[in-house]
Amino acid sequence: MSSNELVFVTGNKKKLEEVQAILGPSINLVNYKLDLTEIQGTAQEISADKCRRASVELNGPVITEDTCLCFNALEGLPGPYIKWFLDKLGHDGLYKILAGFEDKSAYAICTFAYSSGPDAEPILFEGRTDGKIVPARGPKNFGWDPIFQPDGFDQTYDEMPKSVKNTISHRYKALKKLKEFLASQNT
Ligand SMILES: O=c1[nH]c(=O)c2ncn([C@@H]3O[C@H](COP(=O)(O)OP(=O)(O)OP(=O)(O)O)[C@@H](O)[C@H]3O)c2[nH]1
Ligand SMILES: [Mg+2]
Repeated sequence: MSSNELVFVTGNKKKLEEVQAILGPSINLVNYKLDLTEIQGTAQEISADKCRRASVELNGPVITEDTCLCFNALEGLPGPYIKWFLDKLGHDGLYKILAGFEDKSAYAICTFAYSSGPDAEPILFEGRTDGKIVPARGPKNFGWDPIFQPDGFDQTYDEMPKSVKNTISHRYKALKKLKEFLASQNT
């Protein structure tokens, strides 16, 4: 493995594109698509477990990522289960879940996990962006981006240019921490 190579295990093409754009050319990101089983639990438990499995499977250092979309009115649900909620309910259904609540606030959490090898305990890096759930707006590029409007903006994640999303997003904030950690390992 070259010193700037980083193996990212994910089956999600859109995540991969954003991670590549945020990390930039100084890191040689290598993608492995594995359909990893995801446990139930907290974002931290799920992320650590996913990373452990990936590291065992590839028998080497890896990063993985898990994303949650949490509605405050629902005490943080759907959280890590957003993938299945989005799949079954779509944007409209997700928005309508909050019809009975005044509070439409939400937050996106991204948890990167780094493991140096199959016997190592994964290290977690978390980023959070607060916002609110709105009726879908935007070209529908990625997942739930059309219904998430970050605080301080009048555009949804989906409407804003990628260059803006990638400097304020949950993913950007988590990757900033991961990058700092990797830099400290190389000095
Ligand atoms: O609009 C979005 N903006 C984002 O920034 C974003 N990041 C993730 N997602 C979606 O949220 C679920 C997370 O589930 P998730 O973390 O398990 O991902 P995944 O199963 O697709 O890939 P992976 O687990 O192989 O890495 C999946 O439906 C993802 O498509 C996003 N949607
Ligand atoms: Mg997944």
